[in-house]
Amino acid sequence: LSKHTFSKHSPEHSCSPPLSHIKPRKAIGSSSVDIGPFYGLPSKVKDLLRQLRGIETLYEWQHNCLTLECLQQRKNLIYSLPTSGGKTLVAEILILQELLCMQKDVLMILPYVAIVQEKVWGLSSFGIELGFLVEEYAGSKGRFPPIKRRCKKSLYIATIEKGHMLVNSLIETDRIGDLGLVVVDELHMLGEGSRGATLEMTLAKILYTSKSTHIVGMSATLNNVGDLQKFLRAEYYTKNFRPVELKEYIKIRDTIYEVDSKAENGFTFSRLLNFKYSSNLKKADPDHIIALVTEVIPKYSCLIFCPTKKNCENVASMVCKYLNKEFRSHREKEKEDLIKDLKNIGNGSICPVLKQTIPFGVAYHHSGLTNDERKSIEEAYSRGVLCLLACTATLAAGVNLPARRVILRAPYVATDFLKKNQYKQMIGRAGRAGIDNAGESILIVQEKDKHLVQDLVTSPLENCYSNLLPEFTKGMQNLLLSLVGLKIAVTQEEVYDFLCHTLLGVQQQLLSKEKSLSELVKDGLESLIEKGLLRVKTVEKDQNSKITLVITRLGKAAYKGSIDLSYCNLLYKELKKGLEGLVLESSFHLLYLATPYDMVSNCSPDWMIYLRQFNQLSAAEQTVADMVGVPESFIAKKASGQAIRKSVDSASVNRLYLTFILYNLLKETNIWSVSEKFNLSRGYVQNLLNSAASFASCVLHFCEELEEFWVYKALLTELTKHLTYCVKTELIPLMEVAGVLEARANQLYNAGYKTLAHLANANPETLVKTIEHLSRRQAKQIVSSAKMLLTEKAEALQEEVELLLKSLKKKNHEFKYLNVLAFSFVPCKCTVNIINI
Ligand SMILES: Nc1ncnc2c1ncn2[C@@H]1O[C@H](COP(=O)(O)OP(=O)(O)OP(=O)(O)O)[C@@H](O)[C@H]1O
Repeated sequence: LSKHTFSKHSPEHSCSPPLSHIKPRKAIGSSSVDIGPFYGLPSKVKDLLRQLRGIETLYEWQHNCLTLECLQQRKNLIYSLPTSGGKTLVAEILILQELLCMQKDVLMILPYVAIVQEKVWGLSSFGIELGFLVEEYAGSKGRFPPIKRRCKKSLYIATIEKGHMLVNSLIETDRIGDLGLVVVDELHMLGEGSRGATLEMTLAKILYTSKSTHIVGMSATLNNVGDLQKFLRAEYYTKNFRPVELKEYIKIRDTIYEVDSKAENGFTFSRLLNFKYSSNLKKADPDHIIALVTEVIPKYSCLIFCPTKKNCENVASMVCKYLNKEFRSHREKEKEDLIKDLKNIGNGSICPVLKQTIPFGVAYHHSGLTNDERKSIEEAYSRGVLCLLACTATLAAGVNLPARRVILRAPYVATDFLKKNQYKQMIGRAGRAGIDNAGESILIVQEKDKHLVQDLVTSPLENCYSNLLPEFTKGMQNLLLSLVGLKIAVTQEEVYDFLCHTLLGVQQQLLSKEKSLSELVKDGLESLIEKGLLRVKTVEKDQNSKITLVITRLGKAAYKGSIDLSYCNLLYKELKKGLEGLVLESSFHLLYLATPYDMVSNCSPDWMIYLRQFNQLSAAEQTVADMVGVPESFIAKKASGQAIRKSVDSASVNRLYLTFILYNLLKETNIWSVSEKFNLSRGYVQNLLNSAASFASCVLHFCEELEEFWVYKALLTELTKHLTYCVKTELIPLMEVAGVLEARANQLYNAGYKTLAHLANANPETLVKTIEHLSRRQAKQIVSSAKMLLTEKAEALQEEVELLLKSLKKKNHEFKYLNVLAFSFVPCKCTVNIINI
């Protein structure tokens, strides 16, 4: 085995024990464990890590963590290390062990859609080389229950919400035991609002229903680990390791202080800022941002976190106004290309701020940009073409974009003072492993905030508390409903027993002072019965009667579709009304039904635009407005500023306005022109589109449970597809590939890559030559993702063939004849694809 150990030149070599000491984990009751030299895995894994990630050796802590006794015994584990500590690699090795050695499926839960897509990209190449499937569960993507695969194992990469739906579907079909491992990144999300509640429900259900599934959670920002350990019945591993040292500073006036937890104030004097400001510059830049930035750029990269989106744009513009001309000549051609690229994305238009800042290597990054724009800017920043990004806090929790220096413009996110967790996430972006030998953060502080900042830097991380309580989220109601629906618990006592095994159960005395857990359960169940989502049934058994809970049809539809319980009655009513007179002349009426309720409250219509949009509808479409309770006279009066006597439901009015935006998007497939038409940021418009795609798939699952809505199934399937991609139809097959957005799909299509099979069989080298601004790494990832998707589709068809053959075999037909028959079920195009693979 010694030739398979880490490189001899590795600094870690001396501290890593020979790998012969590492016991591969054995499947209980299984004799076919693939014992490999690299943590039980084939040495090909090690080669792939070197080739694809440039990782030669594991850090000492990674090795120690992977060889923990508790992992050998398949116990649950929480591990916590600072940001950039290399936590993900450990999780990935555990995932590969589960897929390849234990031959079990794995679920990886990540916090955001963009991170899920990035992970699908990153792991598809491993899947292709090592023979497992990578399936995306984000937005409107993902099948419930997942297809049962005969040969290959699946790695499901999911957002919190989709992960929950996936687990529900596996419990319902009695397949939860197929999941060998569940990995949760950013475990501290358990404490974050309704998403935290959903994550808690998911994990509690797995713990309660499957003895063979183990859970591994990781985070950089955990404090009350004891509670989490109790909840997850997990061991804990932690280490204060960071490959690149991070130095923390704060700046008050023109003085820089180093954060020092041992000092009385929390920080000590470091240096004075050495920069001469003219009086003009002093006025424009009172916080010395230019001084701080120019100490590092353009040679090194820098991120400035700003409290608001507008602030990001202002900071980027202001900095460029005062940067000297030499900044323009740094990587000039690549910056020109980036501008061209962004123009291409915007169908000829480019944001005027970006047009002004990019020549200096500077850009802003926030949710007002479209996904395509963000991706281009991220790529340019990663390659060093851009050296400075002014961004909002979302970047810290999103994609991996480290910097030599991180500046926090103010200790605020919007108007809220920074939380310690947020602060740690942001400063944690400083220092790139393998690139920088140091990383530093500078928090800009005004005199008035000095004391708050002292508390911030010296205080421990925030605790993570359960969000299941009804006063925090609707989590409790959702949980109770699905427990009964999935038959995990069907009596009040059983539901109570389940609740004792949640994080809320662990923290109940701390969190729920007024009501006991059993009172909370009783109240919650009664409220669900009142809403018509549950009902009580008395079962007679052995002369005893037992009261059990049964889910109603509406209740089942609500939890299957993950529909917010406060809207499910309304949704039912609106769908029912639609059955009486759905206007099918266009998608307008159907779109109204798929317009997400939760975006309605923060929408404020422009009445002139409203009226204009209404007037552009056909006569049949106009009747929809009336049907949903928004009469033409109301819109006209609002537009002309007249008083309204008869009240109209503002939720329906706002919802219809959002429908107008979506309708325009589907017709024009151009986010830029639609956002201009409605005077909204393109990021908001895109967010609405993504939410609508997701909600449409939820409404589809809702309808699947209710026979009377059979007609919606076909309609909503198509609508979901249109909303998900919202591009010219011919681009859809290319955009199904994870990480291929509209602009890239357009380039690929124009270069002749018109189908998924074309892309899967493409040569990455040729792609690099024919597609502008495509790096070798991206080309390889696109081809791997396309291959993965094609393999997955082909496998699904093969499963179907097998199933058909099996059922026919049972009837004792002649096998030869059946084989031919079964193949005739496979569409020609797909057969070609299978052969290609
Ligand atoms: N053993 C290693 N050798 C070299 N580079 C490594 C090693 N392990 C991880 N890295 C690299 O270090 C960088 C940071 O790692 P990773 O993203 O896993 O950190 P993390 O602890 O998950 O951070 P975060 O909390 O920010 O998500 C990545 O680019 C990763 O490829």
